[in-house]
Amino acid sequence: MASGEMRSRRAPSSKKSKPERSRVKSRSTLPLQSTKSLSQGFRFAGGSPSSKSSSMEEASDKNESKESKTNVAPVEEEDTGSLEVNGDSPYSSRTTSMEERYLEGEEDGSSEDATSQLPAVSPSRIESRWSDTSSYGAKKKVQAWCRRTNGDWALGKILSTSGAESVLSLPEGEVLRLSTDSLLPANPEILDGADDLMQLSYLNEPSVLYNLQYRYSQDSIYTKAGPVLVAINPFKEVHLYGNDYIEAYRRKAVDNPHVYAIADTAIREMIRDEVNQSIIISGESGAGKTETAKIAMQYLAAVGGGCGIEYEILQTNPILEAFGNAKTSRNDNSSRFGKLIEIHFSSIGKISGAKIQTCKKITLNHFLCLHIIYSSIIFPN
Ligand SMILES: Nc1ncnc2c1ncn2[C@@H]1O[C@H](COP(=O)(O)OP(=O)(O)OP(=O)(O)O)[C@@H](O)[C@H]1O
Repeated sequence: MASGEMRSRRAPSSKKSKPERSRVKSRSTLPLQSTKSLSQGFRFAGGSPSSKSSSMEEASDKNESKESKTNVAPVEEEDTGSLEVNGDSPYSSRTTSMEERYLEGEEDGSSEDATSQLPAVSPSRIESRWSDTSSYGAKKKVQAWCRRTNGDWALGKILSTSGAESVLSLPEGEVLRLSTDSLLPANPEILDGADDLMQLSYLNEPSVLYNLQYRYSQDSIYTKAGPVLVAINPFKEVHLYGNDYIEAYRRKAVDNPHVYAIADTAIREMIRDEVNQSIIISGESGAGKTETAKIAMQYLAAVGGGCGIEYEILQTNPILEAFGNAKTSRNDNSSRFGKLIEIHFSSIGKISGAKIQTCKKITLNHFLCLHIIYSSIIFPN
């Protein structure tokens, strides 16, 4: 599993002199153990029967939700407008401005229609899930993480604590006597699979890794960490993309963490505040930066397209990859250069052009920037 992260933030605008909003604070730079060192299913084997069944209930709930996601009813022709992104062409003859379309979605109640077709978790379920913290106080010290000698994290039950020492029982039946200080608290099971890491009571390394792995095992590859989106490369096809999803995020009918949601926020804020936006995608080689940028561009093209230029922009990817990609030990299709992509929008929210700058790739960990540039000039469509 490789992970990357992306965040959307305002870019300095040369066109407007509005004060810039406070920037997203950078995440903690605490060293994270590679997820590769986490044994598969390390938590599942360790949970009590009751915890297992509750996790499985959660999982089956989520699977139900996922199944219904794939059953999203096709959006009606007139609504999709320029949202055709599959079959190579996001072309559309519809020229309604994005602002108008956003307003349509918000005002004509069609967003409610979309909601009814989608797997969105009902608020009552969310509330009941997160409000049931009654056993939290009792449970919070029952389980704890300890680091094994090989560096893996293991979840165990605290059998007893006396002074500076605790006795921990591990899933395999092993019983360890450890310094209490070396143990890290585990989150209550009710928080398993939280879609925002900010919701975790304990934000320690094993808890974050566990939550990401828990979600990943259910093909939920995106997780929020406040304003940052953490993406785990699935290295397989996941059914999270396409016109139905684009439409759902455009109408705000779903709020699950997704690249589309990041792109949507960027484009909305660009129009609302008339300020450029930047989406910064970072991660190690093979983490999925290029694919993530393409997914974000797909969304921008679908929402801001209509005059055909977005199709040309999307088609630059294979050409650039043909010239600039190579197989490496980490990635079969590794970009051998860094990229700074600018997508220019007209003041009515239509894509009017793009600029892609390449630069030397210096380190294995690098950034990919997607700038969303607002223009006050109305380009002819
Ligand atoms: N969302 C995704 N769904 C399915 N597969 C993905 C996804 N993201 C990435 N991948 C897979 O991972 C591979 C590597 O992704 P990508 O080329 O985007 O990584 P990168 O971070 O840009 O790497 P590099 O820095 O070496 O260019 C892709 O070729 C693809 O097979």
